[in-house]
Amino acid sequence: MDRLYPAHIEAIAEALSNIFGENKYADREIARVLQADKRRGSKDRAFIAEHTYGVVRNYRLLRHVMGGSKPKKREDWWRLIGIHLLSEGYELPEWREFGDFDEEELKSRWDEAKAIRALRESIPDWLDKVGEEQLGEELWTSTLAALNEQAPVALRANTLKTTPEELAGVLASDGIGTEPISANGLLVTERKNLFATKAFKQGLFEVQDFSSQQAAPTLEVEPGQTVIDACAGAGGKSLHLAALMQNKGRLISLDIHEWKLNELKKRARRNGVSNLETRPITSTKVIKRLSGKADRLLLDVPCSGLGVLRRNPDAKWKLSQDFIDRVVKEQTEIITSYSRMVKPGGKMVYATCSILPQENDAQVDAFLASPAGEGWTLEHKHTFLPQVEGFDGFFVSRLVKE
Ligand SMILES: C[S@@+](CC[C@H](N)C(=O)[O-])C[C@H]1O[C@@H](n2cnc3c(N)ncnc32)[C@H](O)[C@@H]1O
Repeated sequence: MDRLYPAHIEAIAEALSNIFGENKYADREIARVLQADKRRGSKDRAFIAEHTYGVVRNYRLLRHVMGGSKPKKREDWWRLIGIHLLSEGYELPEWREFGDFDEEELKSRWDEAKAIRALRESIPDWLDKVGEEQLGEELWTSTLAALNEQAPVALRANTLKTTPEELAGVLASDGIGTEPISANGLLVTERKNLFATKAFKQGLFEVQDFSSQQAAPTLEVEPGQTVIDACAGAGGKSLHLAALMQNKGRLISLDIHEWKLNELKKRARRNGVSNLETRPITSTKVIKRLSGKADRLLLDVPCSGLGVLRRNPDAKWKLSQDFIDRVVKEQTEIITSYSRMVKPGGKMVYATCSILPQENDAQVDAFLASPAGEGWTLEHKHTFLPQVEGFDGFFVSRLVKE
């Protein structure tokens, strides 16, 4: 067990108070808190990040054990962190800020919570209900438990510049242990700041989850084709597509947010990608002009993100039914209107980082049954589940146009 330092608890309390009080994103808030004191070593940084995420992940459960009320003051956050650390097996030093814990009482509240899934797995009731309705009790219970575990870190070797074997050797010389998990994927077995490595700066790899690494290969691209990544964002999958295309042909990356595409341009330079152009979707004309042009189309659509709760546990507290309804509508609109960019004989991958059938199989089925889906057939679909493959929840499907 690591030794506890008051400055670390203070940093975690500050991050939590901003995540829950000011509605800040956990990843950005943790990065900000870590940046604020550059003297911290990698172990200290890892401790702060791990336990901030730990409390976010178990927020409802910890609150229940603490007695139910919403933490407001600094001392409330200290107590909540204290309960979290106790649950992780730490012995708490006798610091005034933690206050006194009645361990008997805490234990009886833990036991009470264990029997109620929404409390045990720390999830809002409405979301627990949605999950059970969509996946059925058994599958939802096991998926939810797996989504509460810590996410593994996976890398994708950039085959435009290196091989996975060569990359593993370079990282090993930097003290970073890896093991192969797929053709070009490596699992990081020892956590370090990967972004500070020379290998990263040289574009030898991207940090990308194993499940997300399955989207680009599912599209079956070939060098020389015209490929469109229509919801490219900052381009995790565009970079992978470019590597599979061996930089040959045309890769057009679209998104409604130009700032994300600007980030993609930077990443593309680092990755040595030379066949990519970006186009912000400023009006429906952008899509119309590309009608019938694509051999391959990737639709990595906006979604609830329920498959990546391990990585973004704060999404549990920020999501709403309203938001899910809105993204489902957007997904329908995207698959309906963007599919026309594919030429006859071309293929399309529809993917999400959600595990809800409503955003996945049901969207594909509805598309196939709609006028826009005429002439399309489903070739392949798979839902990756954290308790099965061990990585993010993710859905991929491939459709072909006659
Ligand atoms: C799941 S993210 C994409 C992640 C990205 N493909 C990657 O691998 O890093 C979905 C993206 O869709 C974009 N988006 C939202 N609505 C859109 C629309 N109507 N047309 C195109 N892109 C859209 C969002 O800005 C977001 O970047």
